[in-house]
Amino acid sequence: KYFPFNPEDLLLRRFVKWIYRIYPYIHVSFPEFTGEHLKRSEAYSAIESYLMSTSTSKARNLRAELGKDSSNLVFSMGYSDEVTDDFDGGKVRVWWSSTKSEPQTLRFSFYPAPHEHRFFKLTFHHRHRDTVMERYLKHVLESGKAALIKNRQRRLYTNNPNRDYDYTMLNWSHVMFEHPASFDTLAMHPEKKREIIEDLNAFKAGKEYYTRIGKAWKRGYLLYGPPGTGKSTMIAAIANYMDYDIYDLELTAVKDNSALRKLLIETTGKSIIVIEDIDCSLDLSGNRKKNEEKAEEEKKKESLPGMPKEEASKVTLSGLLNFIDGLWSACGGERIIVFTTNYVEKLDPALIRRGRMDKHIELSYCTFEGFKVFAKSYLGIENHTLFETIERLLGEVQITPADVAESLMTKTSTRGVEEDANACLEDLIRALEKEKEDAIIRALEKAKEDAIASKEEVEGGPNVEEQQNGQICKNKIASN
Ligand SMILES: Nc1ncnc2c1ncn2[C@@H]1O[C@H](COP(=O)(O)OP(=O)(O)OP(=O)(O)O)[C@@H](O)[C@H]1O
Ligand SMILES: [Mg+2]
Repeated sequence: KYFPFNPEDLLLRRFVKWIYRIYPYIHVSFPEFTGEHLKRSEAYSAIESYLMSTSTSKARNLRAELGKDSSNLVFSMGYSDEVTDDFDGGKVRVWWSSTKSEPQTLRFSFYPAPHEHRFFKLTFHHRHRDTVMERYLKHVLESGKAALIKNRQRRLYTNNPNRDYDYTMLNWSHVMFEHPASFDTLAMHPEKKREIIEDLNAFKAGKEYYTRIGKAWKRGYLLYGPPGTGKSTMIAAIANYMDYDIYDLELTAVKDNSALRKLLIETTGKSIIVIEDIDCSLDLSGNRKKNEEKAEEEKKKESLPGMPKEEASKVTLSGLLNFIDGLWSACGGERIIVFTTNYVEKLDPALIRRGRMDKHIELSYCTFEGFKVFAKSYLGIENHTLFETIERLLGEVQITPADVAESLMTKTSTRGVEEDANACLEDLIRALEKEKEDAIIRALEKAKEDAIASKEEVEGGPNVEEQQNGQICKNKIASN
């Protein structure tokens, strides 16, 4: 109380000064994972890309990876290497090294180590402490992030179904995403297309807006329509337009809700999370009777000797809803969540209410507007004498864009461009006329079936429609 300063402080300061005189360097380490290995640290990624762009001329131990468009190699600093970096016109010199610590498990094991702790270490003279902490690191993170966005090769991720046997412990595996789809070649009404593009633009520029209104920066799309109408193609087009990664989430391979949450946390910002055929992935109908029937079926299956017990996915509707708008979904930001389904009417209303799925986009059978997009991109024509016939036929029959695209693909390479166009258009007209005939036959058969079904219903027979839907789901899961 009587001293103007604390004697202990003085001693401490003296001690620190003395230490600095002997060893004047400060170390800062940046681990790859933060928060108990939940998420790759953004700082780590930014430093990695910063060092990639500045250090490769100095480092001697390099790692090589394929860069954007798989056309060039990108080099980065290898492990246990050290590079120097000068800042402030050469006044400040720092040293970066990349190291990984050995895991603390048995060292002699057959399998690769479960967790490697990788980190970057920054070393600098204590004299530059303020400059480094305040300006240099900011510069590194900013230019690193910019380089990251510029150089990034987009990825398509899928969740690993047999994670239990994968000793790298990765939940997502990825391939380079190189789908050529774009909005220009997407057959759709131009008005509708414009609306979607505007929505995407608003989302992309909306960071401040979302912060201001206190909502997580994400948007949900529901794409629905019959098979072959371009749902998956549109997802690829969105990814290309936004320059986002895609996470293709296979719900049937997710063990339970907590596994689902873990997968979500690992997704990065600027990405699209896709759940295809949501009606087939989960029994979301919430129909109790159906569940009871299923349980009984399963019991029967179990009692068969020698049959392997199939482990069913335990992801529930409430788990999925938490996934979409729970607290965790806000980690990372700038995400689009896309669901696709062939049967929008079968989905639980809770799943698709506005706010959760912000935009419902119907992809339907090919219209004349859609056909014109195909004609332009496939055949390079905007007008033709046969267009009138095609317009009339498209108004009469339901044909998917996938079928139209198939007819318009040139099959031989020996004809001239004009002959090609003629042949393709004639091909399409034939396909449309055949579809018209088939539709009539189908309608007749349906009427016949309906008559039988209504007769059976009176007598308490099976529900034909329910059986059919179930079969389509089963086929889809089998073909996946
Ligand atoms: N609207 C469209 N514009 C351009 N091409 C399309 C369109 N719809 C379908 N195609 C073509 O048809 C093929 C199948 O389309 P896609 O896989 O996108 O259908 P889908 O709606 O996802 O079907 P499913 O419900 O069976 O998954 C694609 O190769 C694509 O080239
Ligand atoms: Mg699809």
